[in-house]
Amino acid sequence: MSEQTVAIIGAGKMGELVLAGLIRSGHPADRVLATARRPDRAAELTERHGVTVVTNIEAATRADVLAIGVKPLDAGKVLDEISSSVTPGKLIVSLCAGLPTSFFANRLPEGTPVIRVMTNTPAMVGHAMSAISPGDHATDEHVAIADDLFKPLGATVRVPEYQQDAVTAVSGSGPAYFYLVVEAMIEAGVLLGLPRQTARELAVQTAVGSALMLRDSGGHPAELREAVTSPAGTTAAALRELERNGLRTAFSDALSAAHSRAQQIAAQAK
Ligand SMILES: NC(=O)C1=CN([C@@H]2O[C@H](COP(=O)(O)OP(=O)(O)OC[C@H]3O[C@@H](n4cnc5c(N)ncnc54)[C@H](OP(=O)(O)O)[C@@H]3O)[C@@H](O)[C@H]2O)C=CC1
Ligand SMILES: O=C(O)[C@@H]1CCC=N1
Repeated sequence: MSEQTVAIIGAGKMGELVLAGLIRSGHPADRVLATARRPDRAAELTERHGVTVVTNIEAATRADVLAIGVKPLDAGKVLDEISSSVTPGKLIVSLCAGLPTSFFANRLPEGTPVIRVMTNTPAMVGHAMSAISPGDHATDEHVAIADDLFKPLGATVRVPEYQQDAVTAVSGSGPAYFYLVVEAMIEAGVLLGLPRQTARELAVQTAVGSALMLRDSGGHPAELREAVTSPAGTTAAALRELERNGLRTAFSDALSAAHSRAQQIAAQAK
């Protein structure tokens, strides 16, 4: 992998995280290229990471691995632009929500290997969840390259491509759900009279501790919840209200909406 030149085409929020992960993991900076739409963004990327910012066509020509980090609805235009520069041997890695590997394969020379990855923003602190799916022409070797690309950002897992929209609903969008829950807990704490800073510290540390327990104890969430819930206690009173207000249904509906939206994005993309 360190022998290969990697280009991040559309190095925005997620693309920059991949780029930073590569550099952090020791990939030579002179084998990392980035592209940007705006000159000020290009300057920012070079200043922060010491990488060369080039045009999309130059990136496609020079790189062995092309990570596509543009928004899904911008992907078609980028593919039209680079298609003739994608020569045999190059690997395409898509970060785009909703778009199947076939979206890329259909716009690139026959036989181009494409891998679809859904990662998430905790990549910023090295705790991303990245789910990797090979398309038709992608081999295990290509999957290993994608794994090398995303390992510096956190955990990786291989999933069949048909599961990617569900993955997007659970882990791609997932951080936002947790932030909303923490935000709601802070507001509720403030309503109960806690200083905002205290409420924030309590809610955030509770989220961190609970997440670590979930991951490290291997316990079922229901079992961990029961251990907090004393008979006739405070937690039981709170949980009853969450259930009465339809928390489970709200999450089920929310994730279904994210899943449907991913499918709509694929239908809208040209
Ligand atoms: N945000 C998230 O939590 C997640 C996002 N994703 C996926 O990652 C992808 C990127 O999302 P995100 O990083 O949030 O979005 P950003 O808008 O931050 O990044 C996209 C970048 O692509 C640039 N761009 C657009 N068109 C071109 C072009 N023709 N040539 C070069 N650069 C171009 C944009 O430029 P400009 O700055 O000028 O707009 C922008 O910097 C999306 O496909 C999204 O579905 C996946 C998982 C999580
Ligand atoms: O909201 C979105 O469409 C992107 C994909 C997953 C997280 N953010």
